[in-house]
Amino acid sequence: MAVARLTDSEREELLRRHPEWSLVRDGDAIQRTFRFADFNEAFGFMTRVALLADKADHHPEWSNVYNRVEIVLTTHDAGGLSRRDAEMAKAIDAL
Ligand SMILES: C[C@H](O)[C@H](O)[C@H]1CNC2=NC(N)=NC(=O)C2=N1
Repeated sequence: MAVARLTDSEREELLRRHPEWSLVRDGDAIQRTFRFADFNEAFGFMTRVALLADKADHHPEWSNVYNRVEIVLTTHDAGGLSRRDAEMAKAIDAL
């Protein structure tokens, strides 16, 4: 599905609204690291993100080590950041 990449100013807006996220991969993705009390908390969070992601048909690239979850958002169909990443960051931040 074709989806437009964010312009430079839309990218800046995304970072302004979601200051916990940083640009990675030459500005083609955003990344945030979450830390929890233990694995149980981390995996519970991942379960909630997974449900959101499947509903939105927009899936994170992520990894988990014990209580740490690292999430990278990018839009494969756009070859970079799109509004779908901004929407997913917003939904994840609201959890
Ligand atoms: C066919 C399906 O809608 C697409 O492959 C979706 C699935 N999930 C996706 N997730 C992400 N992160 N980027 C995409 O471009 C994407 N595309």
